[in-house]
Amino acid sequence: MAVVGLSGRLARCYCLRAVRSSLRVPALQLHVSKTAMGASQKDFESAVNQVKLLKKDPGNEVKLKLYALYKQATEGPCNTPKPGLFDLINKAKWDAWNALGDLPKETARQNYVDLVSGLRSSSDSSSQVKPEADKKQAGYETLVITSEDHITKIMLNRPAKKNALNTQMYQEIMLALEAASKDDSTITVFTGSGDYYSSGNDLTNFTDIPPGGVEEKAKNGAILLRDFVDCFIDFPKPLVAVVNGPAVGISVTVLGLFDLVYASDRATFHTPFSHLGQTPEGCSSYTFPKIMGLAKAVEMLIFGKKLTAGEAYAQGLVTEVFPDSTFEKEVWTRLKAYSKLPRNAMRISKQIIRNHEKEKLHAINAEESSILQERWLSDECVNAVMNFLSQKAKL
Ligand SMILES: CCCCCC/C=C/C(=O)SCCNC(=O)CCNC(=O)[C@H](O)C(C)(C)COP(=O)(O)OP(=O)(O)OC[C@H]1O[C@@H](n2cnc3c(N)ncnc32)[C@H](O)[C@@H]1OP(=O)(O)O
Repeated sequence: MAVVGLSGRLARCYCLRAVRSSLRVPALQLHVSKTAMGASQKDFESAVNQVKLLKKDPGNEVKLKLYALYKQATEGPCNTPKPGLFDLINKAKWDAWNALGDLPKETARQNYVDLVSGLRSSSDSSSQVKPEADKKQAGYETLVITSEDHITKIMLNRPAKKNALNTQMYQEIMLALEAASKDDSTITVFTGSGDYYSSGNDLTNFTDIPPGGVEEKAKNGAILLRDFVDCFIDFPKPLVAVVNGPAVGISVTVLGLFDLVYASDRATFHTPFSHLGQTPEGCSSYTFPKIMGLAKAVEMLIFGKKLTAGEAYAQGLVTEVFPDSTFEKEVWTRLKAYSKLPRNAMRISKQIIRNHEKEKLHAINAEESSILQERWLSDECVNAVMNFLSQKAKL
């Protein structure tokens, strides 16, 4: 049962970080093998049970190591077929297990016991007041994630690129949302670092063409887009956008799936899809007309009208606008107060408000993604992207 619980939890943790970390499993193996050999089956079973009682989530990296050692200890070397490229979770698990090679079952059992024992002592000795550095979750390269006051903050962190979303950032956001949905926070907040909230899809995403050519690129992009937006549709807790500056493209459209959108008066909202030979995504073809009415949605989504924060508030896309000088202070004071509200009541209220639309949103997301897959191959889109990239190349 314990094993089912662990692998179940792991299976729910998307594992970009784990994919990387799984490559480091042999290092851990060497480290823990230094201790005396010979954990009994009873020690092992007890360690399996202790994992369930850990006060602190050990993180994906450690969970993946535990998974690999458990499998090695109970089944021996990995000899199951390697999961497909897009089956991120199972591939990460397979990689971690496979990396243990021919490690004997007994050694794996001992290493598992040692690892759990280390986790228990670090969990027991962790002080109540966390130093600042500890609040930041490790393992993300394009995001800074902190958890404090029952709030998980996901900060887009490519300020030099105006927080454009590259493939890695899409994947890390999915991981972060998955983790935030399970952590002990009551609300989850997105914001941007630097002067932009986000400049939308990183247009250099279009330049990295796989061996299967542009068709494969477009197909992979549509899968990624669909998975990414699905994570927002399904996110179970109140989701808040703290829009610190201009927002473009997909960073604007998914706001229709957020529960609160607070904006600095410096923020602008811009979806230049037609200019890029593209079409709406993030369910905006449905949410925007619903939020602001057809006429205003058309102006944004077809004609690319850029809204000020005040206009976006008037259209109902933004919950409230704050002066930039007091934005952070006012917003975080408000959010800290909200985060103390009962977790379950907020979660269930969100469910009641959102659930009856979920199926529809998933269908719309699928349709928008598939239309974009075609659009990305069009001359209109290719020329627009080339135009942006060549202008930047001249600078
Ligand atoms: C899985 C795929 C899903 C795709 C879903 C479909 C999504 C659609 C969209 O999001 S459409 C919107 C796409 N975004 C844009 O069209 C914005 C493009 N950028 C700009 O227009 C400008 O950069 C700006 C207005 C955001 C900012 O202008 P400015 O203040 O003059 O700064 P710079 O242009 O010098 O930018 C600084 C630096 O950042 C790079 N950069 C900015 N935005 C992007 C971007 N979207 N993609 C890639 N790179 C971007 C820019 O090139 C500069 O880099 P450099 O310093 O030259 O290395």
